[in-house]
Amino acid sequence: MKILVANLGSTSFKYRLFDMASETQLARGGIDRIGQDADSTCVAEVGDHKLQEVKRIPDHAAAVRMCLDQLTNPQTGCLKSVDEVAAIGFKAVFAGRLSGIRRVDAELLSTMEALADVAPAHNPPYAKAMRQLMASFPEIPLVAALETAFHETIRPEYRTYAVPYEWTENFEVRRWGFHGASHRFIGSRMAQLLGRDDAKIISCHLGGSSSVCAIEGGESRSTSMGMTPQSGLPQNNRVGDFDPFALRLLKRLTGKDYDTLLNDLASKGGLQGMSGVSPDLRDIEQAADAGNARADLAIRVYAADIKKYIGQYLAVLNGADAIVFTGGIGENSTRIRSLVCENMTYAGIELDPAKNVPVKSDTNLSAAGSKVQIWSVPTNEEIVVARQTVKVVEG
Ligand SMILES: Nc1ncnc2c1ncn2[C@@H]1O[C@H](COP(=O)(O)OP(=O)(O)O)[C@@H](O)[C@H]1O
Ligand SMILES: CC(=O)OP(=O)(O)O
Ligand SMILES: [Mg+2]
Repeated sequence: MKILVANLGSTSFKYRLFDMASETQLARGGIDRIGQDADSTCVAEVGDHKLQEVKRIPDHAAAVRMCLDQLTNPQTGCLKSVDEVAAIGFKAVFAGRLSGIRRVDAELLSTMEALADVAPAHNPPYAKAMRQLMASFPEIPLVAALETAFHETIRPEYRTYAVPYEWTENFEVRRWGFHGASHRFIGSRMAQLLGRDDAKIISCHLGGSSSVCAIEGGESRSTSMGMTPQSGLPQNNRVGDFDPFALRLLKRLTGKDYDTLLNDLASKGGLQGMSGVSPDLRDIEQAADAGNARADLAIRVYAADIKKYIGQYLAVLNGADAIVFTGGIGENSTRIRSLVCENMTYAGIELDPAKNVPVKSDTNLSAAGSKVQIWSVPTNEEIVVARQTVKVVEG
């Protein structure tokens, strides 16, 4: 059974094609800088064969079409036709109470669309891409694995907001948590790497969107994103944690209405807003190196917030066996890893600077005496979604 998994990140589109009989990865690919004022690099890798095209990709629906074109291109020889794909699994983000894994149907699509203004960077591209694929390939089942599902194990004291209780009871206002596929993958991968199932892990998924998760025995105990993926750490261009009462002041001072201010927080905030350079950490690091003070500040705020969540989760878990960096930033930015782990020896956390280099595979980066291990582990959100997709397709 061939399963294509579509991972529509806030700035990127990644996919993997698996043969699930043997869990073999047949192809993988990615498109970066989607919807930015720049060309995207579209890469498809099939075995040793690599296809690369550079072009403007305006949205995620165009990205999924590009992926299917590349996989059916005779040059890659990967698929003779799209019909070979048994199902497409989506790492879908937010559908409130419709959490879990489910077939994409009218109810799910309308729920995701109704929550589009609550998850503006994520729900619209997923719903649009799903609708377009349903129309273009009606015979391929589409499955959604909601990012919130992994966090169902979070206890009430770690998921309830101190808001009027009827909001919690009637309106699903609570910490839902996101990046479930990635944190689930890191929990199980670390259990293998450490050789134990009861490990306490602090998983830092740092990418276009970022979140930290406290994991114990493979289950989520607490996570930094809350009601929506705009909360927790600063995101690429979205705000992260913020005090809602500042909006009253901003409304008075800017003359903007609440909707406009919320849209600003969801598209002009985060790393982009602080740095004034770009939503992409690579650009911000380059600007900071060239002496841009706001870029440097954005990097420091981001690292400080990650550090604060790690502190919280050491308390929640009563210590940790390992801190894991994953996601585009976590796997690649040696600077962020170093700033986050700086001055943490009190908590038994010590990075070895000599090991903190760009790595492409699971790597222990801790200094010899570090009580808590520090790892860089490439995430594989797609295999988690592929397994879940098979379960739904097989009923
Ligand atoms: N070498 C690098 N150094 C620093 N940051 C990087 C590097 N490579 C990728 N990144 C960051 O990773 C981010 C994308 O992360 P990723 O997890 O792929 O994103 P998404 O949330 O869209 O799935 C980019 O915005 C970029 O800031
Ligand atoms: C919340 C979420 O899944 O984010 P992203 O896909 O942008 O990493
Ligand atoms: Mg992502």
